[in-house]
Amino acid sequence: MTDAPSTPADSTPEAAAEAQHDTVLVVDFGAQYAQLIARRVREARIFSEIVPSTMSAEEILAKKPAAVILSGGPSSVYAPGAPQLDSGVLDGSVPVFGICYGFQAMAAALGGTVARTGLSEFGRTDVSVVSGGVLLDGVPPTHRIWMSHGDAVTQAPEGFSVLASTGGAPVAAFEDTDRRFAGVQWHPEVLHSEHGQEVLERFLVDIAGCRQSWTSANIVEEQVALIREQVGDARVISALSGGVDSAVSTALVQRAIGDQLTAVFVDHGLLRKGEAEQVENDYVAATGVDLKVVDAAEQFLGHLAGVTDPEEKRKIIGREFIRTFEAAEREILSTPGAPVKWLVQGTLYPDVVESGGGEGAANIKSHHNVGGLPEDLEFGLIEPLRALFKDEVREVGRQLGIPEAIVGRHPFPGPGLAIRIVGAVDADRLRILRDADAIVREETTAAGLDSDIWQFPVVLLADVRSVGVQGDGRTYGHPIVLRPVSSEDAMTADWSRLPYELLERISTRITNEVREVNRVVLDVTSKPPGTIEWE
Ligand SMILES: Nc1ncnc2c1ncn2[C@@H]1O[C@H](COP(=O)(O)OP(=O)(O)OP(=O)(O)O)[C@@H](O)[C@H]1O
Ligand SMILES: O=c1[nH]c(=O)c2[nH+]cn([C@@H]3O[C@H](COP(=O)(O)O)[C@@H](O)[C@H]3O)c2[nH]1
Ligand SMILES: NC(=O)CC[C@H](N)C(=O)O
Ligand SMILES: [Mg+2]
Repeated sequence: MTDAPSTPADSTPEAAAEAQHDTVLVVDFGAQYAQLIARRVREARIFSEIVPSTMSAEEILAKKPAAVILSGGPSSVYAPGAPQLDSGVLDGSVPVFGICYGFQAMAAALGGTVARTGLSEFGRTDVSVVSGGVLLDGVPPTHRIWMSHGDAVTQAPEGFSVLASTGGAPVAAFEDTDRRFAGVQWHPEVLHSEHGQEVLERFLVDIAGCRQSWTSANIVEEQVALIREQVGDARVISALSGGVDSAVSTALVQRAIGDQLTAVFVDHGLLRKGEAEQVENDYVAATGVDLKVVDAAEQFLGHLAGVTDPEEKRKIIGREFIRTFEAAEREILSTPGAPVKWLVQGTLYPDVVESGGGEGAANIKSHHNVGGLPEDLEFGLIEPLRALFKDEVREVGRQLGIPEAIVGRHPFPGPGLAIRIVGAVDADRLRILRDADAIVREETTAAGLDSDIWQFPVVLLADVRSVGVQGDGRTYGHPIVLRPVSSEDAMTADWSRLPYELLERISTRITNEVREVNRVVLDVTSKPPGTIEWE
């Protein structure tokens, strides 16, 4: 085994994108919607990244952004300890757009006034356009927008024209096109704000002059070139799960280096029914990739025995994944003279941000492929999708010619059924959950609803029992939780309103066909406050 090759900081997917495209930095003041702002910018075909509000102006400007967007946030700009905007960002060298808190922070920093007016607005609000300017040119004189504020800009800074107002915000939008500054009190990034995307693009394109060059076609080209350069003639293994992300990352690397690549699929015993077969047949048929399947069920279940803490489960699984790849390298792949140096993973931007690996974000869950990785990693990592959101990954997959049946699949977490069994994981419990999950998938597909549902976790509450009655006898069984959700990118989600007939069929079949289960319940929690998975 050779030492892990290191990835120079300037050849990460983020750095490559920053170098070749205009980049918009979203400064996060603790917003619920920083992710959403970043996605909307990408929808305008401009690369975007989220940075924490603690980043200095010097660091921000060093990244040479084409524009900066200041996000919303829970604080009041005038309160002691509120996150501050480093006023160097407003030196005029870069266009700046403020949203909600960011709008207020900008107003305060440039000499305007911000105060608690007593007229807070939460939710749908009508905005009146006073004078369109560049930012609001052509949007209807009154339209619906989505607000969430208690403070308001009461006086715009000098040099700005006031463009709009609402009942609770006398200055609801402003711009200074000479300095390329603008902002709005509302949230143009949320779908409930009419003309939101239009307003964002007016700023990005008409005021800031950003180039709209970020498309899935050039992501493919750039990544292929980058991977070729990074890898040289080394051998590479790719962690293939059957899911969308690794299907796409594997196909990208395959396009770059062809038969230097071997895909490794780990059957860790935590998969759903039929999953291993699907990878072995469908994916290989679609791509012709060289595939090794490793049966590691005993190893994973051994290490998981008795473990109930979700974070501990995730860390164990992350570690065992890597151990398995190392063993695969030693036993199967190494050919003299060309040891395996690189491991490809289908890591996405939300995985990085949610694991606290983004700058300044809270650690919600250690995704096994980010926060769950062991420190003594022997491989260099290739993560060509690290800067992308799920919908962008699907687009890249289509560019690469991966069939819709794979690109359109529901996501399935790498730690698999282990994080859908609340309680310790063992073979018996896995069988119960696998059977229930198979019924759910069969019925959902039969109802033709796969594409209406973003993801449909099925959860076994293994440590919970309740009393039931079946065949005139008492039962003391486990509940199964159904967790169908709609989402755009897994960052926020809502529970899916499934037809009662489908829920009824699922419930009847599970309680009849899976002996240990005597209750089926539906999770009706959005994210936030719940997460999609239970652990
Ligand atoms: N059973 C597995 N064998 C090999 N690698 C895996 C396995 N499960 C997960 N991985 C690796 O971990 C990464 C993260 O898993 P994750 O579930 O987020 O992505 P995915 O399975 O590729 O896509 P999806 O989100 O659509 O399920 C995968 O991209 C893959 O590289
Ligand atoms: O590969 C993965 N490794 C993980 O450790 C992991 N944890 C959650 N998920 C998936 O991420 C999305 C968001 O999940 P949560 O709302 O539960 O955080 C959902 O799509 C989850 O299925 C994971 N995927
Ligand atoms: N959503 C926000 O950014 C709110 C900003 C500020 N906390 C207010 O209440 O006005
Ligand atoms: Mg997966």
